Amino acid sequence: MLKLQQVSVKSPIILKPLLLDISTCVQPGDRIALMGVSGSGKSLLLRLINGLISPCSGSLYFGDTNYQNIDPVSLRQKITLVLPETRLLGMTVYEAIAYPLRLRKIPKDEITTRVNLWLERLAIPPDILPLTDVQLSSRQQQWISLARGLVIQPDILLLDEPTANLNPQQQQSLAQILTDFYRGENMAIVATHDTDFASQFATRVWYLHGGELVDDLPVEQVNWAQFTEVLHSQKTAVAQEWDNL
Ligand SMILES: Nc1ncnc2c1ncn2[C@@H]1O[C@H](COP(=O)(O)OP(=O)(O)OP(=O)(O)O)[C@@H](O)[C@H]1O
Repeated sequence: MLKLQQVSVKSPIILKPLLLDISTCVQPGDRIALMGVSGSGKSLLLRLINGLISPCSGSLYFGDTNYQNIDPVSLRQKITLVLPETRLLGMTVYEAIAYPLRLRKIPKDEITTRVNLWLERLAIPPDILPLTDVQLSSRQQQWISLARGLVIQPDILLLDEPTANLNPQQQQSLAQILTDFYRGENMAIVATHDTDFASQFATRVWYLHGGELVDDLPVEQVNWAQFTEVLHSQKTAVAQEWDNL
């Protein structure tokens, strides 16, 4: 279980907090769609949960342990963040998918089994395995980047805008994978702008506005049509703010 207790994040240069007083809990089996307009703090919240940034006030707990008492490397063994950036650092597709398991010192045979299993689940064709990221389309890069996170099978999977480059079939397949594998003891938190995608996998929706968690609802209580409208009007307001700068 993950717990956030009145967590705030400030930037050294901006007075207004970037995340303000966030309190919530993630229970085993939760699949959370983290939503909100651009700049509302979704990526920051994921980075905070991944231990990449620290709160200026409040506390985070993984199980009963305060993040301050968890070594960052072991925290990230259990909580994996997949960023929208998709560089494979010069590795081939196969090496890049196996690499997170090698880092975790998993025996070679098990690495081979797990990589092959995820190649099959994600329908990654054998002919792209020897390629490097510069030889891949942005859609393929995003898919491989997801494979690198999924193969770890972390306790908590954090995805930041995973569908930006995916086609509808891949999007559906990702929603199905989240539903199949992030249940029971496992948890997933997925930042997304896409209400269709969110409605396909989520058990809960967090809605951030100006760094505040203004809604935390079980999916059964979400009125998707109304929600899409609110998101759209807030996106328009943000776009107008940019136009006025
Ligand atoms: N390292 C940082 N230092 C200072 N401000 C930051 C930092 N990272 C993000 N911000 C600011 O925090 C706010 C939230 O940014 P964040 O990237 O979390 O938004 P988001 O909801 O993920 O947006 P998008 O949907 O566009 O990805 C923005 O105003 C951003 O400028």
